[in-house]
Amino acid sequence: MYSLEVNNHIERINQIVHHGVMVPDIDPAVASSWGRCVNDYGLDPESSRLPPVLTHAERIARSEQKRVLITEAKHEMNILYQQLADPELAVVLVDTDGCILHMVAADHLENDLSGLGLRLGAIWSEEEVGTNGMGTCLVVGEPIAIRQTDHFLFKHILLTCSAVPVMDHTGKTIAVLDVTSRSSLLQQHSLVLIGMTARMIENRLLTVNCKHAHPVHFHSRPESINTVHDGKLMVEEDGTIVAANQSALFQLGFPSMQELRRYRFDEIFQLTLESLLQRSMQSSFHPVPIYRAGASSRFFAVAQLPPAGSTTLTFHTAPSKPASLPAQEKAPESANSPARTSRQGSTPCVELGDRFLREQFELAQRVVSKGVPILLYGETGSGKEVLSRAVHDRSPRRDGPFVAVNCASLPESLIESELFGYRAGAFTGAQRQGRSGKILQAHGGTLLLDEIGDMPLALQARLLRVLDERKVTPLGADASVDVDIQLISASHRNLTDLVARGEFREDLYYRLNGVEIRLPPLRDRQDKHQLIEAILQEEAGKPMELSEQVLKVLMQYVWPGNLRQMRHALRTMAVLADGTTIGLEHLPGPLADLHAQPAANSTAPAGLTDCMTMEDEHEPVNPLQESERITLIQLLETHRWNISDVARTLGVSRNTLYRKLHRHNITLSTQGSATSM
Ligand SMILES: Nc1ncnc2c1ncn2[C@@H]1O[C@H](COP(=O)(O)OP(=O)(O)OP(=O)(O)O)[C@@H](O)[C@H]1O
Repeated sequence: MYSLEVNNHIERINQIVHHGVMVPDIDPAVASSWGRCVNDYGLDPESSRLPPVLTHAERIARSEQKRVLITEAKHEMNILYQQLADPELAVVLVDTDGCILHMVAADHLENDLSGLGLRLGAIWSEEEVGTNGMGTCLVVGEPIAIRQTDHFLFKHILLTCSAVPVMDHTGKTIAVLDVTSRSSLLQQHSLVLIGMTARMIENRLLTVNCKHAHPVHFHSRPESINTVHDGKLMVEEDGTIVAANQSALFQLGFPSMQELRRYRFDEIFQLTLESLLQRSMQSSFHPVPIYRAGASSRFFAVAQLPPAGSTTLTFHTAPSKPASLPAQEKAPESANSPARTSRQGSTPCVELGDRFLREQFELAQRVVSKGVPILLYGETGSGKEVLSRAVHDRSPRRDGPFVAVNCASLPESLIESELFGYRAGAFTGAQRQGRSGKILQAHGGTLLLDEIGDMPLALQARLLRVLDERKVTPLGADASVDVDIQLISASHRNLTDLVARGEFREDLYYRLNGVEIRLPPLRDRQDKHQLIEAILQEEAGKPMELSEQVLKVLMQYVWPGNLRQMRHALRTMAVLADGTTIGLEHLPGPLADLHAQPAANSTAPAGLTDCMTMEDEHEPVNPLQESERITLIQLLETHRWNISDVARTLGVSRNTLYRKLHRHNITLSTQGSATSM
């Protein structure tokens, strides 16, 4: 049976490659790829050879080289994984050599894929492994789907891959984002989401790679600003356009970045960057109309301050120099000073309709004015960074920088240089001019150390020294530098548990814990309805309505990814809905499944992969059961959905734990682990 299938596969390839027969169900791009596999790379469809894998040292060097790409992609890949909500798929990022840089997948799938050689550091170029989503996408430079028997190697025919190139601002492919699945079903909606994710990664890279330029977002429809569809330009203070996304080139009708770069901002639009910045600030960063120079086309645009903060333009627009400005273009008063507005403008305001949260926020504000360190607890995506920024913006240090570092998203080898900085030539691969670390960058302002529980023990000792001595010594430097920071540490894990297990220093724990602030998970917030309305408005950029049934689903859902998950679900719905009403047909992944589940059935639906419970609104919930359910979810979060660890912590067998999860209607399937080099 097996050899019959192999023979059929080889026969199909031969028919096309050697006899030029066109088989109707074969995509011409796949046929060309098979031709390359045979004629150019000399591959054998029956081969069981695994792809080459980088050595440990090569992987470290590659991860340093691709650090920015990996860091920016990770965040979006996690969200995509949650949205696709299928435990049988993996989200994978490869570089232009086809080398796997980062992967998000459930543990069981990761193990299975590793047997096929699909793992970190492996090279999945077309040349090495034949026709496959990642490698073939790199060759054709376009989105591509490779379904099962489209693969060249017979051993890959159970896989289905969809891959989309990630491009830099010049339109050059710098990576491929791929979803590899063991299911033959490839939903159209998945392809749309992968494409959107690739665009989000590109936009993030644009910002971090041009930190000193002003982001300008524009579109012909104001509601499309700050969505994945808007045009984005990075503009220097003198009006030079240093980078643009693909949508910007398309909307302005430039074939390439080289062409666009010949013009200054004011030569393309009928106003200067400075003037657009003032108007944006006056309108609280709502889109303002601007016109294409020499044409009647109208766009809506918003200019922002550079992500790196400093700019002389902001001082030009400060209240001390308004004399030359037209009356309606005067800069806002000092309470709304540009630097402050930019920071607030880029983050959502904290919604304080929840009484518990309001009390916690007030407590944080009181202690921060006295310089007391804050330890902030909250589940992932519950808004720890947003709240920290809000606290900073209302603190005496509000005119200083706010610097956030996520200790969990940095490879262990990079945390030290990222936090403490290094002097020139401190180690191989270091930037020639050295780099000031995040601690020093936060001097005079606030430093948020997110996921502090993930900080390696050796670095905890160094951090403790900095907090005690208020001095930092960059790597490779002899002298230390004075530093003055307000510290906020955040964690979704209980630090006292980590202390008890010897994974976190007790002395550091007491040093960080001046006061403990708790951020409630979204499912427990009283202002869930207000949040849904506010975030939908922000994401859609225009008035949109939710149908009654959709609102009910959103209110019932448990939101394991909290506000982050809610924001992305609302963003997807706003994009998928053509009109102004969002209906059940626009619900993404797990939410659609929640709706599809018949109310009487208490078992989680097949394919429902996020952790969720589905309780009928009208059925009284036993408080004991409810608290057991919440405890289970929190433990799962704490242990990153590792069943063995949770079972061990509770002192029960895995089977007992599975039964409990089943009883509470908690399913595990999409809680994948993420790995990167
Ligand atoms: N009060 C809020 N109103 C609207 N959106 C919010 C609010 N708080 C957080 N968000 C959104 O939720 C997402 C996650 O927020 P944030 O990064 O602050 O969470 P976090 O708890 O720090 O996450 P992590 O645990 O992953 O570090 C962001 O997209 C943010 O825009």
